[in-house]
Amino acid sequence: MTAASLSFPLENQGITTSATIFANLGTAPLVEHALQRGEGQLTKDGALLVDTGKFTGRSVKDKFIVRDAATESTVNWGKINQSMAVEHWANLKADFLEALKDQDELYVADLFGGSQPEYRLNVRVITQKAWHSLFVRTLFVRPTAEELAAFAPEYTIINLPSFKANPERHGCRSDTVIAVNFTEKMILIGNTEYSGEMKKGVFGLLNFLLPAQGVMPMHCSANIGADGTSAIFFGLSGTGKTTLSADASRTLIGDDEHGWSDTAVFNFEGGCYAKMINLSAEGEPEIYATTKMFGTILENVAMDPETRELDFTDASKTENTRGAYPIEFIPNTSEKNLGPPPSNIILLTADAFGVLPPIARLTPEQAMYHFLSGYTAKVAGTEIGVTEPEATFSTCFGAAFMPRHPSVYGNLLKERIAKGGAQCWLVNTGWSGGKATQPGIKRMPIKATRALLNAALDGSLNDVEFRKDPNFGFEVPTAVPGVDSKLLDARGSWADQEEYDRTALDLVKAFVENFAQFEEHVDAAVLESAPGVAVAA
Ligand SMILES: Nc1ncnc2c1ncn2[C@@H]1O[C@H](COP(=O)(O)OP(=O)(O)OP(=O)(O)O)[C@@H](O)[C@H]1O
Ligand SMILES: O=C([O-])CC(=O)C(=O)O
Ligand SMILES: [Mn+2]
Repeated sequence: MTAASLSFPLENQGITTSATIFANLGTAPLVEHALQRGEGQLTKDGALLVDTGKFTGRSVKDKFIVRDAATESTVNWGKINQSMAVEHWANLKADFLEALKDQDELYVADLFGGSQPEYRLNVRVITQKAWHSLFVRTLFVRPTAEELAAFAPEYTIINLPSFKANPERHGCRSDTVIAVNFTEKMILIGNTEYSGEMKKGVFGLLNFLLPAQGVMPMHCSANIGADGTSAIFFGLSGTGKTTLSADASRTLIGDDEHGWSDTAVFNFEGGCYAKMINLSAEGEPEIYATTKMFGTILENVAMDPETRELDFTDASKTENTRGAYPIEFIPNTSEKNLGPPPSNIILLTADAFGVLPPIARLTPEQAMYHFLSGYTAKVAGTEIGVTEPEATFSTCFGAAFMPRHPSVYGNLLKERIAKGGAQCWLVNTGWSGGKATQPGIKRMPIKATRALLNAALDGSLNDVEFRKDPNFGFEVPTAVPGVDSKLLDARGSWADQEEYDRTALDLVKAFVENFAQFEEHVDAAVLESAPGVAVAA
């Protein structure tokens, strides 16, 4: 195929190149190209296995947003949203365009960011690698043939792993760069093969743009119960959004990025991106099944070169082994990629302190407090440099993807909870019985988490007895059918309960210290529901 087969030629975008253009190839040809080009191998069951090279996670410190009239006063500048000067961007773009000129082959994929026509972006992704084109086809929303024939790109991503950035000339930090320009509607990615940069790049665009359209963009998974009500699961990387939203008894809307409009919760994506480390058929049967399907991409998973058998326990390359598959590879998915506004809102946290109970019922004010706090542990791998669970606060459970001030997203949540009366829960999928770093301390069993979630979502949890947590003030069930009661008592699960009390106090202090930045942005009722305060009152 040549450039002519694009409905909107590259030249119309000011891109000239002598490369052969492979435009909007489907899954089978892209897998063939990836194999022929030596980008990956087939597993014994026909999934495509790739090695992402040096970068096996997102490179947060190398990400920049161009600071100009569109972003100057709208982006929450700081350590996460780092600025790039317009002049540096101009150099970077010129060098990317120059690098495109003499490529041998390029892949172009025209896709949607967002599943609903009124809220989606037309995104063109230009890549050096065939598997990157397959990745974005898998994760983003695939246009119909008709939509493709009329497709005009609005946003463009150029991903060149061979590009080496120059900090002085490009205003970046290293030879790796991820630069977002909202005015020019372009994302440039250089010197990293980790595909999550493209996925989370589009998420960042939607997070910036959708609040103005009255949509709350969310780093959450979503599914629908047999009773037709939706649940959403907020959580930072590794807390269980993908794992827990794939549930045979519920219809999956999506595993990572959603919008909440006046009428619906809808998926931004057309695929899922699951953590593969220690994946088992017992714990996660639906996700496990996708690893045996043609069309799935597996990143950095270990494989026996002879038998082509996978070893999900092998973390020698990275803890952040991943699988990308189209959402329809999960048996029970929403046809329209949406559900009603949620009746239950779950805040997932992987508590590395081992202090939080496995589930707690929250008031709307407590939910706001915990949403803005975004407490969790960063698990090893998804971000470069994180090698063991590390306590962190990531506002809105996704600070790295939120260009605007957290209060923008917080206020959208507040309005929605007030209007719809959703019940909020805090679920700890992290460690219990001690700190994550202590020997022998394990994560909450997935089975127990699922049982507690199911009880919360089917309403039966509301019929059990609750106690008030002395440190956090939220309500914790004392006994739930099918769940070991010892697990429900976080303090009781520690061998040394005074050490629990000291650790809990440390965690409360960390919450209070972190929340100081939000004090002027929230109502008194939210401040009154802060840990420590709720108890003293
Ligand atoms: N109690 C638990 N609940 C959920 N997941 C658990 C639990 N215990 C261990 N895990 C493991 O934690 C990981 C959760 O990863 P998952 O892919 O669901 O995270 P995520 O929130 O979707 O992250 P990301 O935003 O990076 O995609 C899985 O590897 C899962 O097996
Ligand atoms: O983007 C990634 O690398 C994986 C992911 O979903 C996250 O970090 O939340
Ligand atoms: Mn996920």
